[in-house]
This record gives sequence, C-alpha cells and structure tokens, in this order.
Amino acid sequence: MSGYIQEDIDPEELAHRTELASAIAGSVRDLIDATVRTEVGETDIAEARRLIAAATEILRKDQLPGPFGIRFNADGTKRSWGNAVLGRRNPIAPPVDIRHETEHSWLEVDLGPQYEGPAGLVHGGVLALVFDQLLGSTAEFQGVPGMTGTLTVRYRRGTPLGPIRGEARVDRVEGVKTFVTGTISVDGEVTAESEGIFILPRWARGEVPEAMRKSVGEG
Ligand SMILES: CCCCCCCC/C=C\CCCCCCCC(=O)SCCNC(=O)CCNC(=O)[C@H](O)C(C)(C)COP(=O)(O)OP(=O)(O)OC[C@H]1O[C@@H](n2cnc3c(N)ncnc32)[C@H](O)[C@@H]1OP(=O)(O)O
Repeated sequence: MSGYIQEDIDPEELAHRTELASAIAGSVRDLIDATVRTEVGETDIAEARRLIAAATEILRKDQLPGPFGIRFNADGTKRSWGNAVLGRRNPIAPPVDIRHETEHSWLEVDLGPQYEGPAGLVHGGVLALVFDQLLGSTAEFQGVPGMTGTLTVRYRRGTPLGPIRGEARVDRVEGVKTFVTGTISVDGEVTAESEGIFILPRWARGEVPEAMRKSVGEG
C-alpha cells in the first residue's frame, strides 16, 4: 500500500532531523495557543499575520508533494511525523508519546485550550482521537495490528483541559479482529472509557511485515 515508505537514514542524521521537526512543530503549537488566547487589537493582528505569512513562505521553499506517510528504517524504527496524535512535525498533534509495557500501553499528555469543547473541558472528538490512536497502537505493539473498524467511547464525566492519562490493553483477539479497551483519567479518576475493534484489512492479511507487527520508536 502506498504511503508506507522504507527510507534508511543514519541514526545521527535522523536524530538531527527529529530535533528540527520537534522544534518547528513546537513553535507552531505555541503560535496556536497564542492565537486561541490572544486579545490584541487590529494592528497587532495585521503585523502577526504578515510575519506568519513570511514564515509560511520559508517553509514552502521545500515541501513534500503530499502527506508525510509512514516511514520505516531497516531496523524497524518508524516515523509518523504527520500523524494527527503522535506526529512529531504536526503542530495539530499534542504530540502524544505512547509507552508500551508487556501487558498494557499508556500515555500522559497535557491538552491545552486548543482542544476545548464544552467550556474548560476537552472536546469529546479529541478524546475519541486520543483513544483511537492509543488503542490502535496497543494492538499494533502486541503484534495484532489493524485499521479501526469500530470505536465506542463512553464519556462518564467531563475531562478538564490539562494533563490526562490514558491506558489500554488488548482484551482479546478473534481471527483478524483485535478488541482493545482503554480509559482516560484525570487525577486518578476515570472520565472516559473506550473499546475499539481493530481489523487487519484484507489487503494486509498474510503479509504484515515484521516491522509493522512489532514497531518501535513511533512519532
Ligand atoms: C502493510 C501492513 C499493514 C497492516 C495494517 C495495519 C494498519 C494499521 C496499523 C497500525 C495502526 C496504528 C494505530 C492506528 C490508529 C489510528 C487508526 C485509524 O485511524 S484507522 C482509520 C479509520 N479506519 C478506517 O479507515 C477503516 C475503514 N474500513 C476498512 O478499511 C474496512 O472496512 C475494514 C478493514 C475495517 C474491514 O474490512 P475488510 O474487508 O478487511 O474485513 P472483512 O473481511 O469484511 O471483515 C473481517 C471481520 O471483521 C468484521 N468487521 C468488518 N468491519 C467491521 C467493523 N467496521 N466493525 C466491526 N467489525 C467489523 C467482519 O464482520 C468480519 O468478522 P468475522 O471474521 O466474520 O467474525
């Protein structure tokens, strides 16, 4: 399938590029937060827009023709820099770091004002986004990857903006379907629960590369 790219970059060069990716995305995240919360007037807005346009022009000097895709090194390390949740170079992504343990996976992330839904609370769609990635990555890490077939979320109480913790584990595997459950909690209290069914698509059956089944170093 297109978009999965084998691309060998030596470790030193990759570390350098990763640093640059994180740096530019971090600057733009800061800009997003500043934009959401700004109270400045017309003159400052006009000046800020002029500077942002100049920065955009610099970045446009050398662009990929399309999305970043998912890139692998021969050692199985993986880069999903455009991913909406994990993407190192995607300012829309919080970005989330998912940690994988033997039995479960977890994440901790600070969701700022750009993820607001109800006043002061995280948007329900953003929580679904985080669950989709957390549960999907958990299935992938356990060697039973799939595309999201069904994702259900039960919102038990509002999730305040700020630090959240997510946890997930594979509940069971039935043929090509992996059932994963997870929670999001704040200060030790569960605010949302989710179950996802991840399905190994027809086109991938019998040919999931080793790098895909046990990938490391995401983001
Ligand atoms: C080179 C190797 C690649 C490996 C592939 C792994 C890829 C992911 C890897 C790593 C991800 C890391 C984390 C990601 C996190 C983010 C994930 C996303 O955002 S994914 C984007 C949103 N989801 C979609 O766009 C799916 C769109 N839908 C489809 O592509 C198909 O409908 C798909 C794959 C879900 C199923 O289609 P069928 O043709 O492959 O499957 P059929 O053979 O018809 O069904 C197999 C079994 O699944 C059930 N099933 C089918 N669709 C279902 C559904 N939607 N929900 C529940 N069950 C379903 C069926 O009843 C059947 O069950 P029975 O074996 O008979 O018991």
